[in-house]
Amino acid sequence: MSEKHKVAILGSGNWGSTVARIVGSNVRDRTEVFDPEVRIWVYEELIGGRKLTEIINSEHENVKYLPGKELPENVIAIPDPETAIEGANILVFVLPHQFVRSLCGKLAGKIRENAFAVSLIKGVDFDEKGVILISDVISRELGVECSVLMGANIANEIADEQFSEATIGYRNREHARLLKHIFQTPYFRIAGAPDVPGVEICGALKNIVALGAGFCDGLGYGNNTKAAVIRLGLIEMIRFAKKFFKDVQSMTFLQSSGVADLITTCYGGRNRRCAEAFARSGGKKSFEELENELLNGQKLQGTLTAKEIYEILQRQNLLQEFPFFEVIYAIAYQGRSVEGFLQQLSEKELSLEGDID
Ligand SMILES: NC(=O)C1=CN([C@@H]2O[C@H](COP(=O)(O)OP(=O)(O)OC[C@H]3O[C@@H](n4cnc5c(N)ncnc54)[C@H](O)[C@@H]3O)[C@@H](O)[C@H]2O)C=CC1
Ligand SMILES: O=C(CO)COP(=O)(O)O
Repeated sequence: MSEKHKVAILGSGNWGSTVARIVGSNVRDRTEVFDPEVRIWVYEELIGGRKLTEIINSEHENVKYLPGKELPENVIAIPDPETAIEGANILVFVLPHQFVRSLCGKLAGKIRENAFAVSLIKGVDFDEKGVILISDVISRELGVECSVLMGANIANEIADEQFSEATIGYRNREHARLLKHIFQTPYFRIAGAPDVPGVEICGALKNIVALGAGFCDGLGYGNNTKAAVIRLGLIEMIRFAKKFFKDVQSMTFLQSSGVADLITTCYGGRNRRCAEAFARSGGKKSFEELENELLNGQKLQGTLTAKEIYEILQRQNLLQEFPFFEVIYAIAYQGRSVEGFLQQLSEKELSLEGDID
């Protein structure tokens, strides 16, 4: 390709801003291949009467979603998504999954020729036939090939440059190679897996399991109990992935995007934190209230994913096979007691695993 690759980032929350630090610095170091300007679409809001885009462009810091961390000066905040992607052929999607369709609606028909995308978004969509991958939403709405990047990646730790790994799920190896160049650093190591559905479904479903881990913490249980909850959740993640995506590879569950992301989220993530607070309140505070109270504008993905997965399973008459996902939904949305969580879960899941009685 004679023209240089140009990257645009769609989304500027906690992870989006962290990724912008990495991508901005990597492309600036390789200007023979990449255009050094990285535009980042920022959902505009006022902070103390000033526009967030203006603050980012003058102070080079996302003071709301990644305070205290400098953004490279070649990362330019843009409030209009269409302007943000002008001339870009590598589109990095990193926004809460509930906003993807409306964003794609604004970008459809405006994409540069031969552009391709990567989704860092952890969530799913669905229709009457079942689950739809967010990468497929992007792909279909915009007519671009879409890889995914998922992993044990709590944003603040990566912004602190602590060692972490991630997995690129890809169909096009050349795209994956370029993506590795824009994301990898000595402290952020990228592996590839030719299994987009496996990588992406793990990234979405582990957020539901993290709610279970948070319930454990809020109910005052210890490490053995939490390990049991994580194991039971992992079984359902694998069962769901294999049921809806026949070609999912078993090895994918051992990638950073599989078991490692599950562990980190169950110990250090926002879903866990809000679920702990929910259980401590005895279910009296709603997740919506807790998200507003605890996350300063950051968004939970697990509760919405629990609802979406529940609706998929209900429509397909599959709830019996997924007691973990069913219980989490019922506690979060139907007022079922959080205290009964473990008992309901172990009885139902054990009968599926083959009880010895
Ligand atoms: N934060 C983390 O540690 C990680 C997050 N992720 C995933 O990355 C995705 C993005 O998450 P974060 O960057 O953490 O975001 P965030 O949860 O920190 O922030 C929410 C973002 O949504 C934006 N927003 C609010 N209302 C909006 C609207 N109506 N339309 C469009 N945008 C709106 C806000 O401006 C903000 O940028 C999620 O799917 C998340 O699961 C993945 C790995 C790590
Ligand atoms: O995906 C994450 C870590 O990989 C972050 O999880 P939370 O959204 O629960 O913070």
